[in-house]
Amino acid sequence: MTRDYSQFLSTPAPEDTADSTRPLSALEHLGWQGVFSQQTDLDEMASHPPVRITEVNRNGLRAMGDGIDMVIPPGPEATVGDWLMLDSELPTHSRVLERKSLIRRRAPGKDRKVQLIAANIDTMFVVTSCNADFNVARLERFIAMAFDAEVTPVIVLTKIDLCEDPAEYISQAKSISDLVEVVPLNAKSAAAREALAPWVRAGQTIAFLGTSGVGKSTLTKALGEDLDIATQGIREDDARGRHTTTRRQLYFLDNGCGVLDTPGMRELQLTDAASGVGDVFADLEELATQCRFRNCAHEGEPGCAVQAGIAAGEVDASRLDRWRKLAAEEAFNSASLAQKRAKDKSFGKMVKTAKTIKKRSRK
Ligand SMILES: Nc1nc2c(ncn2[C@@H]2O[C@H](COP(=O)(O)OP(=O)(O)OP(=O)(O)O)[C@@H](O)[C@H]2O)c(=O)[nH]1
Ligand SMILES: [Zn+2]
Repeated sequence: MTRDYSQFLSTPAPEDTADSTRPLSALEHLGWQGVFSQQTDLDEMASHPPVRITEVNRNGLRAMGDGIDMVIPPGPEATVGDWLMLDSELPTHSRVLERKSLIRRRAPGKDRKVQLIAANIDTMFVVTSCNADFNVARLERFIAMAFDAEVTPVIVLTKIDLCEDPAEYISQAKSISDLVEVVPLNAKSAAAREALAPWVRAGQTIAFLGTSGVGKSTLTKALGEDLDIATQGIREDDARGRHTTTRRQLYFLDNGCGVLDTPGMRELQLTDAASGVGDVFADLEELATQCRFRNCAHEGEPGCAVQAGIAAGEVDASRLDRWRKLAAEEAFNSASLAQKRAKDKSFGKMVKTAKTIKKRSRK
């Protein structure tokens, strides 16, 4: 069957679709947006229909499209949330569309390879509670990560109902960045859904990030008590042939909003997030350009604009501290990654040389 994809080539931005009365198409429900249709044309869509990856496991990639729900064998360099132009004859040759956003993570262990965690998330809810979990440094780290991945971060402050005075938490959260909204709520109340509604819209993809126990599952439930069937666990054979039930990684709420829930999200570290750190501390970076010395470490050098800001009470000294730490950590991570890449390269060269020598010696 050939589908008519012509309507998708003029897809309005999701901001527009939310208010329009036009019902969303199947593809738009899966999160298809203008940035993707710009990368293709009618001919390609007819021969290679777009599919979204909703799950990645040992058996391959689960791909869903308009009237399509299939598993592509492992092969394409794609992750959950990716859009592919499906080559039905050679599925592993399907083209991965350029991502709107991408969350990566440095793998644990020695080789520290970068893994793709999730693609094409629109909004990341960074969740923390008004209690001992609240930690500005950690929030900044998560937000830097979101900025770096080109995802819009929103801070969600849960458990306001259990807190005597949430105002202090709210003001600290708000001080992190002017670019990030803060939503204080009780995740167990009916109002929670309402509070997140501006971001939880049809055609959008959201994700939750936060430590254990802050209310991510409670919020997910609040958003869609009646999730459609795609949320139900799927049965899969594990390595020993046992049946296990795993949760869907990208699933859709009744209102058509996608929720991305992958185990990898829970172990995120800061990788290559330089631009993200810069966004969170944009005011300090700006101020630092006014230091007398270009390589000023803001540790008491003459003409340091940052220290002057602290003296004038315009800059919070502990914020400078956290900026330093995060920047140093990011620099360390990126450097070790660069080293690893260089090492891989030289190892590759060595293998090549060894092979050539072997070949020659055989002649
Ligand atoms: N009173 C109150 N309880 C909350 C709120 N948010 C979460 N809880 C409770 O806190 C506990 C932990 O919430 P979860 O939603 O399971 O936390 P989580 O972030 O999903 O935790 P993990 O699954 O371990 O990552 C549950 O007992 C919730 O009912 C809130 O805003 N107010
Ligand atoms: Zn300085």
